[in-house]
Amino acid sequence: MSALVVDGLRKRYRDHEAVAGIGFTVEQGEIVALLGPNGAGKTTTLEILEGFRSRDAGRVEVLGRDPGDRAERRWLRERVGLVLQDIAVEPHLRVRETIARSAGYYPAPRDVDEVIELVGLGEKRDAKVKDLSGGQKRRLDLALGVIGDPKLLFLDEPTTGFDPTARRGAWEVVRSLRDLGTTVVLTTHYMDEAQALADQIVVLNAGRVVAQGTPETIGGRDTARTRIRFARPDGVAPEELPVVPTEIDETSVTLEVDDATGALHRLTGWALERGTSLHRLTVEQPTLEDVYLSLTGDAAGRPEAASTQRRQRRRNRRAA
Ligand SMILES: Nc1ncnc2c1ncn2[C@@H]1O[C@H](COP(=O)(O)OP(=O)(O)OP(=O)(O)O)[C@@H](O)[C@H]1O
Repeated sequence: MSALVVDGLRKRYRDHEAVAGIGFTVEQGEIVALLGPNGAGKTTTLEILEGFRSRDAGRVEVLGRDPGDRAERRWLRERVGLVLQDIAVEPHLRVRETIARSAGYYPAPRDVDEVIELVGLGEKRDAKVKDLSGGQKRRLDLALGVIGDPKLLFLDEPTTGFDPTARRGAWEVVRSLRDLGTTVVLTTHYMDEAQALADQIVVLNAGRVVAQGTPETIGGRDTARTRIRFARPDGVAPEELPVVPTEIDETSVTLEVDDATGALHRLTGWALERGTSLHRLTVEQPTLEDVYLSLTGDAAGRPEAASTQRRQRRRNRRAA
């Protein structure tokens, strides 16, 4: 059984179709990253999968059950973990107490101290929640998401606001959860996070899936043209080069080629023969970010702005 099945999912808000017939499947123990620019439909999709929002059409199965079916709510709540932005917790409780209290809501929770260690809050176990830093608070959110020993974990922008070291730490936590067999559904605006964590990436744009695949192959990354760059050697005219540049200016030369081996051979052979060095020579496949931007046209993607809107909406929903 797949951990998650989404097929033909649609959701309309009045005259706006936020999710316009999307489908993807996530196998158990996989990490899937949902990517897309602001308004792409990620939150709407997640909220439907989490059972917080109804759908207009399509099939959704979470651990084989329908989150839209009220009768399944309790069963799913016991097996699905949520790490949302700004979970409401009692500020005067201590870290350990908060996690222990949450453990009491689940039939078979994980060991409280083990979870504290897992998220790296060992030194803060006796601190009051109100005294935690922003990043430590998000670690607590993560602890609360995993204390029930979920089979499936939804992680909503888990590292927004983290410093680089804390992000690496959070990635390690997510990887160790996957190694323990937990399926993880992640939203993020950080391409390096998707690259580092995801087994599968689903890119949404305007309510549709525009690409799907592994971080290495998505959007034809593996078969895309290779970009070769080097500093323009002093006094060399474009026509003297043994290759036809895609771009050339006073200081640099860029080529985009299908046959990188051949182009590099001609280039380095030419340079050696002339006794010229190819300074700052780089050979690159398109990055995940290059592919993402070309798929979504989201050159102005603004992670922080997106998160603020999302947090506000999610707060409203929880308050409702
Ligand atoms: N409750 C609502 N009522 C009306 N329109 C909504 C509602 N929630 C979302 N929308 C609209 O649906 C579209 C998809 O929104 P959604 O929140 O799912 O996008 P998102 O991909 O999560 O974006 P972000 O990255 O900004 O959080 C947007 O155009 C949004 O304005």
